Amino acid sequence: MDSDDDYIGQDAAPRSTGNDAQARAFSLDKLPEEFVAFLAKNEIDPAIYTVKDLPRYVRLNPDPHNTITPQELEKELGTKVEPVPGLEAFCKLSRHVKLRNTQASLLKRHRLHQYGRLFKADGTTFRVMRPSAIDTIRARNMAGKKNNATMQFSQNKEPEKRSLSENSSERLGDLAEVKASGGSGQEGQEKFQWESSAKRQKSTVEAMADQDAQTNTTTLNEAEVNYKQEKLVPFYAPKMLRNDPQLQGEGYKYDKVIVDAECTHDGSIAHILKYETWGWDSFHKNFMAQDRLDSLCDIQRGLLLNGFRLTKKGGLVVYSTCSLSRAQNEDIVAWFLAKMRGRAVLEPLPNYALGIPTADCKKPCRSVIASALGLQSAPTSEAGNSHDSEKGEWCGTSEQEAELEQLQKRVMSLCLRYDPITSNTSGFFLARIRNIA
Ligand SMILES: C[S@@+](CC[C@H](N)C(=O)[O-])C[C@H]1O[C@@H](n2cnc3c(N)ncnc32)[C@H](O)[C@@H]1O
Repeated sequence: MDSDDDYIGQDAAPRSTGNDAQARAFSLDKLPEEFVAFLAKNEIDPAIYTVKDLPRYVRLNPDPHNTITPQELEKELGTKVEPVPGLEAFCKLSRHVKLRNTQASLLKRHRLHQYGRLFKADGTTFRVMRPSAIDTIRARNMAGKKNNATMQFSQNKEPEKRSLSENSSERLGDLAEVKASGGSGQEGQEKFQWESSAKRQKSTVEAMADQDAQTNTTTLNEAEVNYKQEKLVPFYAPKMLRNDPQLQGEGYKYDKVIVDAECTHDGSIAHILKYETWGWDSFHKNFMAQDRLDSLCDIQRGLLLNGFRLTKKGGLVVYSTCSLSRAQNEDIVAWFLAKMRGRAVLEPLPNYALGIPTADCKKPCRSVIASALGLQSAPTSEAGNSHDSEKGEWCGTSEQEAELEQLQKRVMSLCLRYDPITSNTSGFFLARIRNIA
């Protein structure tokens, strides 16, 4: 479900502006010229915005001791609540129903309070360093051994005990200094502080992927965390977090990561309708400004790459956007898979009944895969004819050419698009990637 749909357990407050517009017929004539041009360039049919009366989707708390049944919710809200076939605990109801004061929305606060940890940070670089590693660094720093050549991150009997090279020891010194200056006096605080001291470089994403490709690992040495591009002030973790099993072992690695990426929001009827009310100028400024479009795919690649780095072996990353532009979806996924081949695989999404595989609605994203794999564009056969990189041939080793075919096929068949008309949702894109490194 996209960001305008509700997860009872997180954000059940209705957003009235877009929802109110939902029941009315939407006039395509009102779309601004630049946006129409953007849609045409990205092969998005404006007819998707003519959908009417989309339902609101909610997810009930799956904990059997702390949930509400669809029947109870229906009774409480006084409106029809229907289970969504194939999606356990999901229900649909009218978009006009106010959920804010329901018993169900009270559950969300409970859940968030119990399990939630929120961090405000740049998702392209964000990492939660294992607290015990921070403790070790702090102990070492306090003992004045800043230039130790080796150090074990093995307090929790991790499978991989690591020694730091001299080079990484210098980096460790950096971390200790950053921590010492930025974090002093904050020990024991219940709030986490995670500050960035440098802005993202545009070339960073490529550099990070290339480095992973060279070292053939997505497991960062703890001492390398964030030295590539920025220095972070680590937080002082409260006791609860230090003992959290999730943060032991592989440290900052997670079983599942959702990369719900920043995007142009063009696939989402709920967002588009809001701008019909708020004014298209602000839509243009927020989403269509050229400098934003130029950097957007770079941010998306960075978010996916970092999300993947945060998963453990066997873990899952879901990449989603509420755009239907290929550049922000399949091309990002294809680039990522080509860069991470051998370490990441695209998997089928369960319950894809409402989604449309890319193959059914888009041209193949051949050029982005070919260039990520290092293939060269084949010369055109007829002089003067321009080479169509999406259909044309690419030259490489037979292994590379086979990889191109295979990756393209997977991306086209396993990525799913949910447009408002066919899916009866607000509109989004999904890809499910497993870490097999
Ligand atoms: C599609 S929305 C995610 C919505 C979220 N899943 C939710 O349900 O509220 C994308 C969000 O990413 C944020 N964002 C943009 N660039 C970011 C970055 N570099 N790091 C972290 N968040 C970023 C935007 O401000 C926006 O709130």
